[in-house]
Amino acid sequence: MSGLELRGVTHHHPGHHPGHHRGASAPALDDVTLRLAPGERVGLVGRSGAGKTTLLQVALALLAPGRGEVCLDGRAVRPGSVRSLRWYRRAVQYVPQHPAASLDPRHRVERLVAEPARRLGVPGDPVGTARAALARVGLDEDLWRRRPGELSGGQAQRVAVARALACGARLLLADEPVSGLDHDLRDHVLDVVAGLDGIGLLLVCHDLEAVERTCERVVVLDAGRVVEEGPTTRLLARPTHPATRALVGARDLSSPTTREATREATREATREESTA
Ligand SMILES: Nc1ncnc2c1ncn2[C@@H]1O[C@H](COP(=O)(O)OP(=O)(O)OP(=O)(O)O)[C@@H](O)[C@H]1O
Repeated sequence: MSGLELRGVTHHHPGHHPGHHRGASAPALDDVTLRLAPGERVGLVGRSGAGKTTLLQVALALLAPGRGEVCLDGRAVRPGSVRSLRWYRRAVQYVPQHPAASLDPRHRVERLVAEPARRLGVPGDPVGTARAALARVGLDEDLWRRRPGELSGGQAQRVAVARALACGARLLLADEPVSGLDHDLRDHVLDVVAGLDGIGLLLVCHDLEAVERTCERVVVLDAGRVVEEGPTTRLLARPTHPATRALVGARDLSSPTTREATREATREATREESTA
């Protein structure tokens, strides 16, 4: 099938035994099967330690799973030499949490975007490719000659996305890409990513509002297993697995409407008490 597939992926980190119980150790990923159709945007959520980062490492061919495999368009990929992974790196790219940290501070934006494409041997003029990618993420032309230190967090994140696009990526794997940004910038970056026609996304994000804004489907991981998945709207409105309920419940407790409702309920209760 076309798109990215994880098939029956199980992985134990060496020395990681949190579920140690009568000789058994809990894997970080436990028989995970996941399919992303071309262009599909999927949110990957789960509490801390659920296995999200491990899943991304496996999907990026940085970590060889103990069992199972990762395939792109039916072709299996394993960690290996830079050369043997070129085909995969051109198609599947990582978007980091802190883009500024992954951008060489000495270089200007244009060069930063052109460099990975040049290294991967992407056909065409790297600078022309970089400019097209920068235009695609809507970064103003007067920023293209700046260095990372002269960019805002949101601008740096768009540079990171442009780098991935310049490589020819069809799928972005993003680990908390907007967690360092304030609300408006966050929405702006997410809208840019969601507006990239034909580009798939696997978005690891603890912010369910961000997932809702960006992804059509959600996969919930818990203790290394996929415990629930489905269309975003339905899954967040009617979660069935306790792990999903816990995530949705935590979101509702912190949302402004719920906070206001809680305050109102508290006022009611206090009034009742004082008149009782
Ligand atoms: N390099 C490692 N060595 C040993 N154990 C690890 C390693 N990396 C992760 N683990 C363990 O594997 C499990 C899954 O971790 P992982 O980082 O994938 O979870 P996560 O869902 O990304 O968590 P978070 O949201 O906190 O980043 C955890 O129990 C973690 O402690």
